[in-house]
Order: sequence, then structure tokens, then C-alpha cells
Amino acid sequence: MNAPTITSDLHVRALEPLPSPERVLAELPLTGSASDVVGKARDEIRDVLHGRDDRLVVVVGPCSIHDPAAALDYARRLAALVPSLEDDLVVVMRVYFEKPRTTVGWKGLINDPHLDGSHDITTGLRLAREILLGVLAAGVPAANEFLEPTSPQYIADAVSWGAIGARNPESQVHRQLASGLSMPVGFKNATEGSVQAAVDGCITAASPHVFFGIDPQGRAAAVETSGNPDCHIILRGGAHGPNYDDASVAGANEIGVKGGLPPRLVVDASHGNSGKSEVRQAEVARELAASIAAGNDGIFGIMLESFIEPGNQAPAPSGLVYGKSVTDKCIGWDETERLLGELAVAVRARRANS
Ligand SMILES: O=C[C@H](O)[C@H](O)COP(=O)(O)O
Ligand SMILES: C=C(OP(=O)(O)O)C(=O)O
Repeated sequence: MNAPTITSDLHVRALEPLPSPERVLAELPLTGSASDVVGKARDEIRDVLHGRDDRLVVVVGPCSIHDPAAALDYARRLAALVPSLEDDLVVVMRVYFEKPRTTVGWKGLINDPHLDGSHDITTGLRLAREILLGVLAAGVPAANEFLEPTSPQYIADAVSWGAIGARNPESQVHRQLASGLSMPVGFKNATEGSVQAAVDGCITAASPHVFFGIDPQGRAAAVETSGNPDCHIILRGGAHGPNYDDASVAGANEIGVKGGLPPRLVVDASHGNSGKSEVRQAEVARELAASIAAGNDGIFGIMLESFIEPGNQAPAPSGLVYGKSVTDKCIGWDETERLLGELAVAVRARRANS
């Protein structure tokens, strides 16, 4: 008799159990003061999104986190700067642990915390949570892109603003995920440029859903959500060029309003809006500041990719330049400080003009 044909796991090499979310949260709990930082920023971002607060949300920080010391150094620099800006800006740090790749590449600190291809996800999850708690202890709220459908169970309680990246606004998995997240979530326009994909993502995420997930014990679970009322568009440019100009912002808001979204959005000065050049990114940020100063109230937030050193370097397990991005090119700290000051001035001008 022939052996039965093997039909499963033909391309699976291993299944490594992970600690449950409940266990990781118990080891690294969110303290009362940290949850206050998370909650206050969520409320402020909601108020700006819905037009109840005339400040500008600025999501600023590294393209990706790879070094805990540099991430906390950056958070402390922001913490020192924020008191002089908070009348005009709601500053949230990019604390991004999961990188969606165009094809293949380093997938971020959760997936490969040692940057050596060992994919020690158990360590990555704990390290990511430790870094988030450190950022919150500095008094700085955190932003994150949600990429893996189950990883939010380990970190989302510590995040004040979430993004669904340009490779995923049409993904049902990510739309469902956003429908259950507790913070405002931005959907990026698709890499090829479609704003409708982001608007459809927001509409879908605002509805209730039932889908596959895990519970706090890590068991497979049917997750039932009530829908997220705080989703919005992020313009990041695309294959056909940038989309941060006034006409593109107005056009995107028109599509959003038809879909029931508030008439304001976030503009990402990086990615397709800067051709991934940190020099161009600063120029884009300054053009956006000029538009805001001239009264553009269709922009409620700006995203900047910024780290301590400008530029980027290839990811590696050792020998890295401290404070320099291992993914996209970032604006350096000195330029970031100048830009945040200029954005605050622009908000004051918009306020004075309104
Ligand atoms: O923000 C990061 C990158 O733009 C994104 O992860 C895609 O990067 P890649 O095109 O280098 O893979
Ligand atoms: C991956 C990112 O951007 P995008 O989805 O726009 O490429 C990012 O913001 O880190």
C-alpha cells in the first residue's frame, strides 16, 4: 500500500510557542502614571481629529526602533522639548516595532530583536513592551504601526495612536483589527496612491466585526468588536508622486467626508511624499507648515521620520552608528527640533487667522 500523501506543513519548518499576552503584560505591567500618559494623548488626538482642539498632532520619531538605549535617549529629548510646544502641538513619538517590507528585509524589533536573522520573537515582544514602558515613563505618548494581527494583544494598551500602513489599507485583516483598537487609527493611502482604499478602510473599521484572533491567554478566539469611530486618512504619497499639496489634501478630505470621516487628515512628510530623502522630508514639512500658517485646517496631523543622527544605515547585529535609522532615512535631531518649533509657529499663525 502507498504511504498517504502528506498535505500539510509542506513549507513550515517549525512552530515555536510564544508566551501569552497575559503573561507578558503581568511581567511588564502598565503603571497608573503610564496609562494616564496613554489615555491623555488618545483624548487629545481625538479632540484634534474631531475639531474640538485647534492644535496639530505631530507623530515624530524613528522609522523603526532597533536599539532600546537610542529609543529612550530620543524619548527624553522629546520630553525636554514638549513643554515649550504643548500649547500648539500634540507630540506623539513613533515607536515602531513592525516593518512591512516591499519584498524582503529586516521586519523590525519584535520579529528579529538581535538583527541577526535569529527571529527571537519572544525576546522581541518583551523588549518592545519594555521600550514602550520606558518611553511612557519619560512622559511621552507612543505611536505604532499595527502589522501582525495578534501582536496588538502584547503592546496596544501602551499605544496612543496607531497606523495601518500603505501596504494594508485594503486588507480585511487590518480593517477588522483597527475596528477593535482602543486608540485613533490612521489608514495610509495605498502605495499605488489610492486614497479611496484608506477611506474604505476607515469606513470598514468603524463597523462592528467578528473575526479570528487570540484571547489574553493566547488561545484561538472569535473576537467581536464594536468598531472604531476615530479612524482617519494619512496621505503618504504613492507611485504617481507626492500628495501633500493643498489640492491633494482638499481632494482627499472631500473623498473622506463623503465616507463620513471628519474633514481633516494626517500628512506623512516621509515615504512617497519625500522620495525617502531626509533632506526632502524637511522641505516637505516646511511646505506643510506654510500651508497650515496660511490657514489650511484640513491637516490635523503631520508625520515625521526622525532620529538622533540623520540618514540611515543597513541593519546589522553589531557595528551600527548610534541613533541612526536601520530602515528609512530619518531627519536628525537638530533639524527635528527646528521643525517642531516651526510647526508650532505655523499653528499659532493658523489660530490667529481663523
Ligand atoms: O517605513 C519603512 C519602509 O518604507 C517600509 O517598511 C518599506 O520598506 P522597503 O521598501 O525598504 O521594504
Ligand atoms: C512603513 C511605513 O510607511 P508606509 O506604510 O507609508 O510605507 C511607516 O510609516 O513606517
